[in-house]
Amino acid sequence: MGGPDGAAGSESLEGSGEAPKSSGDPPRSSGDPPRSSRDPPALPRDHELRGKVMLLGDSGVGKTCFLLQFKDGAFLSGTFIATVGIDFRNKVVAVDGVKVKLQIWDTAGQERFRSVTHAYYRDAQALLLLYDITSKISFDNIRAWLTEIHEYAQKDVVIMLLGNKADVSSERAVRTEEGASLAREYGVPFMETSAKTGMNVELAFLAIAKELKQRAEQPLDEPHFQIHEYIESQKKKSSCCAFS
Ligand SMILES: Nc1nc2c(ncn2[C@@H]2O[C@H](COP(=O)(O)OP(=O)(O)OP(=O)(O)O)[C@@H](O)[C@H]2O)c(=O)[nH]1
Repeated sequence: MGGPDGAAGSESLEGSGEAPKSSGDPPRSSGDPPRSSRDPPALPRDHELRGKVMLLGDSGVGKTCFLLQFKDGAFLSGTFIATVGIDFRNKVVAVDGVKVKLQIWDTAGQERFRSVTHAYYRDAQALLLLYDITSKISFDNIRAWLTEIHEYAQKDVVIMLLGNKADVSSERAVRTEEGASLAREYGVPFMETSAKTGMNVELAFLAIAKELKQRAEQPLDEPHFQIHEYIESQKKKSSCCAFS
């Protein structure tokens, strides 16, 4: 591993057509030629964009399950095994004919691993910040997570707030409106998700991929993809009949 101590890694390139690489070094877009705000907007159709996404939030909110649901369409129920350090998976998604390779870093939520994970924030283009809707404390800690993000991450990082475990509505401790209100306060998109049923899991990553694509091909001074509006129009509400 080329990253800080404590990092593991796994690479599986779905549909990318590339040979797997053994290095866990974060991908950098610096291999691409520098862009000016006057660059032509369109990318060649075989161009592959890369983006580094991190999953953050308290231990037990469901970050590992969220990633595995997206990557493999599977849910790991039963014994909870806390992540040690940091780990990653790759998945390629197609956005309007352009491949966006997301390198998704699953971090340990436990306090003792914070110094390890902080080292990874600066290269991240997007952060998915999770709390557990059945755990008030995981929600109350979101402000502290946002403070850390502002300290360690890039200024223009894409942040999304996710209230996970929306399938367990009988044990709900955080109202949907509380999550939405906190997200409004910080100006970040919000939705409730379930790593168990898959609700809004793909949408979260797809919205990130769309945002990264738009940033790569559109000059900053032109109107671009609105991630808030996209999520609001696409997300499934947790009150929906999807849960039995
Ligand atoms: N019902 C339900 N359970 C979930 C969901 N997501 C995760 N879980 C359960 O919550 C527990 C913790 O999930 P993890 O994904 O390991 O949590 P984590 O955030 O990665 O925890 P750390 O690695 O310690 O940071 C496990 O027992 C999961 O089965 C969900 O959406 N719904």
